[in-house]
Amino acid sequence: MKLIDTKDAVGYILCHDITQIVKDKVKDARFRKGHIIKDEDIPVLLSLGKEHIYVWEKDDDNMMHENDAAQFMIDLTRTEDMSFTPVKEGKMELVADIDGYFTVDVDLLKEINMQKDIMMASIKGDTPIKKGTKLSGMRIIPLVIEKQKMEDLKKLINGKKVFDIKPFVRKKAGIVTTGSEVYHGRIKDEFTPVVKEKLADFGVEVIAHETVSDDTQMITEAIKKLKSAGCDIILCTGGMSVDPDDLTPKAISLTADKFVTYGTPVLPGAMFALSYFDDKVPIMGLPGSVMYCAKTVFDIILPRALADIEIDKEFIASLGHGGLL
Ligand SMILES: Nc1nc2c(c(=O)[nH]1)N[C@H]1C(S)=C(S)[C@@H](COP(=O)(O)OP(=O)(O)OC[C@H]3O[C@@H](n4cnc5c(N)ncnc54)[C@H](O)[C@@H]3O)O[C@H]1N2
Ligand code: MOO
Repeated sequence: MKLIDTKDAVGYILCHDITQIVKDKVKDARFRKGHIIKDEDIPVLLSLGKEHIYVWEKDDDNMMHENDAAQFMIDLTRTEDMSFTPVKEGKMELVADIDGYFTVDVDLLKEINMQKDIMMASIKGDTPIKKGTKLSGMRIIPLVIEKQKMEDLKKLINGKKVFDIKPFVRKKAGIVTTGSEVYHGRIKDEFTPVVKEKLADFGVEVIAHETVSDDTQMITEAIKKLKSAGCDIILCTGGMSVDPDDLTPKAISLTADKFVTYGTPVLPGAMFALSYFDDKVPIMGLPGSVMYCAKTVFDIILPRALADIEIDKEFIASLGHGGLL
């Protein structure tokens, strides 16, 4: 690569895209890498503010061009569930090929971005995404980079997954509606439709539903019945707080094999409960706020559970940062 005066550039080959920006109208490559510069290009290049330009020389064996470097980075970070956009101005992006739960190795991504002349940006991890979602964009900062630096990056990543998408595998839900007021028909069940709608967003069907009173044994038996019916996620509503009739958290922990939490550092949703059966089927207790607030702890926990990523107390505790929704 060498730097020459634009006026002397006719016949030379451009070695990077040249971007034109016209406010509110255009932002695109006016000339592409590899373009052979013609007479009529000279005034255009000058009007883009390019009095000097880089053109190719054949002396760059130990250097990698920004476009090749972007492809190199894509190859290091892409999984089989992701595709990538064509390179443009030295940048490439990863796109999701499936619906799922997107995760980021945050420490590794930070290490990558500590490397000189390399950048990689992603959307926030631990989030549900749809097929077609843009996940990450990456490029090198200069026009060319030492090949050795890219090899060092490969060593740093070392086959680990910087980004991943876990498909939603749990598909059959069961709901236990608790509350004497619903059980005795004093009020209409308004909670189940809300939960069903949230599940439907992830392609989950409610295959069994039990309505019981505020009675520990009834709740316990209903949970067991749903489990036997083949539900791979069980959701209990009602009776999650501090009244004497609020027995759902106790019933959940009595029925489950592994208790994870009663209480989360998320508002709305403080009174949420989670336990697991030995075969990893989760049982959740959904507090009243899930029925009346658009976004609660349930929207954070549900996609992770459906993707079958284990939720432990440490993950729950981490939700406090950003947990005031
Ligand atoms: N002194 C305190 N009061 C409250 C606390 C607390 O810690 N101390 N917690 C608050 C929080 S947080 C929530 S959330 C709510 C109640 O949550 P619960 O999950 O215990 O809900 P319930 O007591 O069973 O019912 C509350 C309310 O919602 C109606 N409900 C319940 N299920 C249904 C249903 N399936 N369909 C229609 N309506 C339903 C129920 O009839 C009650 O009106 O408590 C705060 N208070
Ligand atoms: O448990 Mo309540 O607002 O935290 O839903």
